[in-house]
Amino acid sequence: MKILSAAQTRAADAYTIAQEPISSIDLMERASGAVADWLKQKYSPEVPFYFFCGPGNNGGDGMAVARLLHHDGYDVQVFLVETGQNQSADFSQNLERLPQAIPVTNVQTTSDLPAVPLKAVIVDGLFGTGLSRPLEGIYAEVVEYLNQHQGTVVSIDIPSGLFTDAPTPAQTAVIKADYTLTFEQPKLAFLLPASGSYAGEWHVLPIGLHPEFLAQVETPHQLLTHGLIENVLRPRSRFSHKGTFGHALLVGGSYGKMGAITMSAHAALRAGLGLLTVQVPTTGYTILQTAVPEAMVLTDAHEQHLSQFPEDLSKYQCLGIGPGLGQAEDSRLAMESLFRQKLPPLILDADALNLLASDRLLRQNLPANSILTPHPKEFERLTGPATDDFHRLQLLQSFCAEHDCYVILKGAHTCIGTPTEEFFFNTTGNPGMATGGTGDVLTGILTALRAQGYSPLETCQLGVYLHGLAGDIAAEVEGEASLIASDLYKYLGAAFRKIHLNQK
Ligand SMILES: NC(=O)C1=CN([C@@H]2O[C@H](COP(=O)(O)OP(=O)(O)OC[C@H]3O[C@@H](n4cnc5c(N)ncnc54)[C@H](OP(=O)(O)O)[C@@H]3O)[C@@H](O)[C@H]2O)[C@@H](O)CC1
Ligand SMILES: Nc1ncnc2c1ncn2[C@@H]1O[C@H](COP(=O)(O)OP(=O)(O)O)[C@@H](O)[C@H]1O
Ligand SMILES: [K+]
Repeated sequence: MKILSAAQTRAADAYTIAQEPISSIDLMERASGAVADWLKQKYSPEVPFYFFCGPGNNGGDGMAVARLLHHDGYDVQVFLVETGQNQSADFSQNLERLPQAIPVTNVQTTSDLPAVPLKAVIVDGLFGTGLSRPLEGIYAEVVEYLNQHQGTVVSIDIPSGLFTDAPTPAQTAVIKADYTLTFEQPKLAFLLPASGSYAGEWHVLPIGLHPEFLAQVETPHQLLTHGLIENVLRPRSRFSHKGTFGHALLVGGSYGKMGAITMSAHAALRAGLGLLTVQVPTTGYTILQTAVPEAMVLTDAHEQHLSQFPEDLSKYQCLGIGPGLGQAEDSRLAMESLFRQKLPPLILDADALNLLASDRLLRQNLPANSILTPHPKEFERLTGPATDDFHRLQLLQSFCAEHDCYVILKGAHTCIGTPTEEFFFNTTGNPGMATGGTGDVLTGILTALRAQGYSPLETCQLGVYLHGLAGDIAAEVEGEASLIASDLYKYLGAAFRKIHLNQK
């Protein structure tokens, strides 16, 4: 699913109005109808609704929804916040359409604001994608007042005060919504850490924007959806054998950190791999052979950390390096000499990334099409600090382009950066996964998928989505708080099944 900018949303709107054709006011009615339906499904008519509307089309939506709920027997009130100037045409028309029975209050100062009962739902229709500057004056005061409401706040399209596709300056007034009912596509701001929490739980409501426009519009940002993944995952053919599914080599582990590489190994095997070899320092030999009997084990010459790679790498279809590796000087030198050879596809994680960050020669020699899996701190070590989330996306794009590589920037909505300037945001996963070792599991999954012949992009898309889906299934069974990294490979099979099931 494409993620449109505010300008593209306006263009989609205009295209739909011209080509469907449909009048602007009718399109607003359709959008408002979708919001009203969602609210009616969730709340009974006993729940009072307080609508706060601004001067633009977001305010127009607010009034239309209020009218639709009123007609279905809901108790609604409308508060028009400083809407004297700049009223959009559809705002004015919806103001005229408001039935007399709905109380309307003009809010000029905070003394005009009501005491909102706890059980009431506030609907925020102050500003939408037309926000052109941070909120100030009465608008900021109203937002701060509404943010004190202990009950539920539902934003229409986007929390008021939040910019759709640009950084929202810190310390400015933004509605903190419990729910955001957004039209047609999620907004980029919902997917980024600093702004995402304002949207609360967001739901995408289709409003019938013209499919031709959506098919043609070019946008760098996309959502990783179930539909996309179904087309990537390949079935296993009846006459396949272990050679069909690749032989991968995982390298990592150091004294005190053998668990990381052990979990990567388990995950790789659960991700459909044919054969797995793991190379660990000598201290890890018994641990690996005992914990993961399905894997073959090579030992490093060094007892406690990596000091060399196997000479012959030609039999491996993918090489995953990093979980539990440590950052010994020996290991850095081993990586330098590795990067001078002809290599199978690479997945780099954890300390392999830290070594990369500390060594310019390594970065220069990074093989094309490598997949890197940093969390934000590791990413910062690679690129330097970002001033905000949008700047971080620019850094992601330039790093991928410069090194011709794929970077999986991990987080609540993990973002896959590509050398072709496309970004994919993940939709699976949950806060239960914020626990040690979950990244090591991802490395194992990616290594296995790449070894099976998935392209770098397919590997990133499938790996990230499956990892989060396994996390979601694990959270359903175990609960978020109790989720641990090994649950991710325990439920990986269920995640695969969920995708295959939909394919049939
Ligand atoms: N295709 C779709 O998705 C559909 C979208 N629809 C709905 O339309 C919404 C977008 O509507 P919109 O363009 O009228 O913008 P909206 O945010 O209501 O207000 C803009 C007004 O506010 C003003 N203004 C801006 N910033 C300000 C500030 N800080 N402080 C004070 N004023 C400020 C600005 O003035 P100006 O910038 O010109 O000074 C202008 O007058 C969208 O979010 C969705 O709800 C549906 O109805 C139909 C299909
Ligand atoms: N709140 C969250 N929602 C969804 N996924 C999350 C959340 N927090 C963490 N994750 C996922 O968990 C993994 C954590 O990886 P990482 O930080 O490398 O952990 P570790 O180093 O302990 O293995 C990433 O894949 C990340 O996307
Ligand atoms: K809003």
